[in-house]
Amino acid sequence: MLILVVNSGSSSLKYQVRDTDTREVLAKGLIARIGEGDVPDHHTAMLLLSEQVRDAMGDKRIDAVGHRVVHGGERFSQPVLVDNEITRAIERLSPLAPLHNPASAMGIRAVAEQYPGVPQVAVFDTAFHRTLPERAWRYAIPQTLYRRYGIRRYGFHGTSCAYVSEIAAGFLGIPVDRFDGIVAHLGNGASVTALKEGRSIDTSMGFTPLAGLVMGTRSGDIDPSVLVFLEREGYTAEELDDLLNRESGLLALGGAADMRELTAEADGGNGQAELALEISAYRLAKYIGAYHVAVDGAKAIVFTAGIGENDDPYRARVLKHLGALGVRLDEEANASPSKDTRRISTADSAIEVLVVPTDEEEAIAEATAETVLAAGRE
Ligand SMILES: Nc1ncnc2c1ncn2[C@@H]1O[C@H](COP(=O)(O)OP(=O)(O)O)[C@@H](O)[C@H]1O
Ligand SMILES: CC(=O)OP(=O)(O)O
Ligand SMILES: [Mg+2]
Repeated sequence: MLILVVNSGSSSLKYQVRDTDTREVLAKGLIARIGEGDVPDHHTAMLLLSEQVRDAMGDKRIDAVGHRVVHGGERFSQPVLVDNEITRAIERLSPLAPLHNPASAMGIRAVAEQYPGVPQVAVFDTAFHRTLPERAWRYAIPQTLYRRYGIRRYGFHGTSCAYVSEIAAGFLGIPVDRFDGIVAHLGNGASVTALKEGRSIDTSMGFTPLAGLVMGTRSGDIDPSVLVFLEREGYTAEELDDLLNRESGLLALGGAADMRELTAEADGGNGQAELALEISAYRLAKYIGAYHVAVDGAKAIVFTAGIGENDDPYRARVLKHLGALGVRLDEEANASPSKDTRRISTADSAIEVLVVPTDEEEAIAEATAETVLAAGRE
């Protein structure tokens, strides 16, 4: 099947056309800087996207469209065929993923206009974390808040986590249902997940993708009273949302949200940039220590996504905190420019450390094809 995969981000739209029979990528592209200049909104971005896809594909017909949807709440625990009601449900979850869900809902509507009659499937970042035990997902606040608003930990980056844990298990020569390990997905958004027997049992993101690690522009964990304090100082909900989601993280600490820029600054002697790197690496190392406990002894630590796959000095910076766990980095393997799945720990490391390239688009294309075929059989 020919699947168009759409990954709607807050300010960009990534797409691929994939053939799920041959696993080929037939076209791909990125529409960046939505909200600026020529691309005022996601609707315009989708028009550009469908033009680019038509140019690349000629008269070949797209069989289905798969969307990455970040928040599926408690309702969506697997990929679903989209209809109007489901699009509205995705939209209703927008307050829980303000950088992502509104863009997904717009993307789905625009595709419906551009590709009338072509089935669309939503693949949720939250779905993989449906196995979280209650001790991991429940917050220690009055239960009415969970019942009334669904306030609980959901977890994100699940599609990526499922994909790389499968590959990591294969690399280690074990079935995925025997994989006890930790996956660090480090991209613009970053999270870390504890897997026991291949299932998610704890994860650093929470009710929204704001919790946990220090990210490009998101704060990660902070004392919630800071918000109450700032509200009393006159900050509005909108301002607090912007502050924590768009103006914090590496950007606030070191002056750049992008890891390559930040690293160049730190290498050039910028002390604040250096501190930003250290704060974020230290936070991640602490989570890895905690999740080593959560899974009762991790056999592997997996690095993935833009930073995890490419930034070897950052990986070294994280791992140097984990000596107490017996983790030993193979510096030469870590510095290798290879793009393949590989081991970067020494033979005597107590926990194996792997780098596994993620491919959310491939996973979404596969899930989309399966969902459409299954619906056809019903
Ligand atoms: N070669 C590299 N070295 C260091 N960081 C990199 C490299 N390539 C990408 N990155 C970083 O990866 C991050 C983006 O990761 P990515 O997974 O593409 O994000 P997303 O899909 O969430 O937009 C950016 O901070 C970028 O600087
Ligand atoms: C959930 C999330 O944070 O996604 P991304 O890393 O694509 O921003
Ligand atoms: Mg990403």
